[in-house]
Amino acid sequence: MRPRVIAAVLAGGVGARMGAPSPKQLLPLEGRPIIEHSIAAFEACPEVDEVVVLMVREYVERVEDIVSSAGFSKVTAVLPGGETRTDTSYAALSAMEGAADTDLALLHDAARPLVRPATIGACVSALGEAGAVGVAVPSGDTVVRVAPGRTGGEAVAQVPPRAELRRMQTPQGFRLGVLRRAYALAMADPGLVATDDCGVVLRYLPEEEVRIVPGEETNIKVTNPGDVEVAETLLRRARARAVLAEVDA
Ligand SMILES: Nc1ccn([C@@H]2O[C@H](COP(=O)(O)OP(=O)(O)OP(=O)(O)O)[C@@H](O)[C@H]2O)c(=O)n1
Ligand SMILES: C[C@](O)(CO)[C@H](O)COP(=O)(O)O
Repeated sequence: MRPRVIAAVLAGGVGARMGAPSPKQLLPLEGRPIIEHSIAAFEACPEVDEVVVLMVREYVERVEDIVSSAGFSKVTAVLPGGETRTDTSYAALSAMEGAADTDLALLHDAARPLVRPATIGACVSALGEAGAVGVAVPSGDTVVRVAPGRTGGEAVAQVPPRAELRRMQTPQGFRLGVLRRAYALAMADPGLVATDDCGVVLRYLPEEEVRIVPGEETNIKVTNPGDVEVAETLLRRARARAVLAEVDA
């Protein structure tokens, strides 16, 4: 029997950089809240069996209403997120406590509403070969490591070869036993600093391969003012291309 695939949509952040009066995942994108677009991608992905949503505590009921109105049948719970993104990921693990170690967990930023079901499916496929996977794209910019400048500010300390660099996105996927072991170690470490979940596995389970799944530039993270407009433009372009493809079919 194939493993169950449980997705967690991580929406526990307040969107400080966006500076909106409510969390950015509730901002409208083509008439629907950003979080609705993100959940819809998992709802539409045949490989996904179940979805849990981790939301800013004060807005849990709001998201429950969004889920109900949208008719998302795979969503089994909308729960409070945590203080940090890592805390929210850990809360997602708690929401999956009834699942087997051999089941699969997909963790996705609610702030990435343009993820395609095909990318989600590619993560599930890749978990047939590796215990951890992460969607990533090459960098079109040269990325540098910086250090304090001699007279203040910052200075370039290292220019890693761009061919060896990728920009991580989400979903990030894991065999549940791998994620559970990594987080058991991570949550016991007072020095835990992580901005994603693949990094937690890499740091605490160095023997585990973290496989890259090629992503798409359109899978942007809505972070700063202006990003919603960018997402709107990308969404309109994708819809126009889909219409043309149907006409040509
Ligand atoms: N405590 C947190 C912090 C972040 N996230 C989620 O992680 C994703 C990526 O985080 P980010 O873009 O940084 O969102 P925010 O933390 O809300 O943004 P900011 O840093 O500007 O406050 C988002 O979907 C966000 O809701 C989360 O679930 N729990
Ligand atoms: C997980 C992530 O989207 C990978 O690029 C990113 O690290 C999230 O960072 P944020 O500061 O929590 O948005």
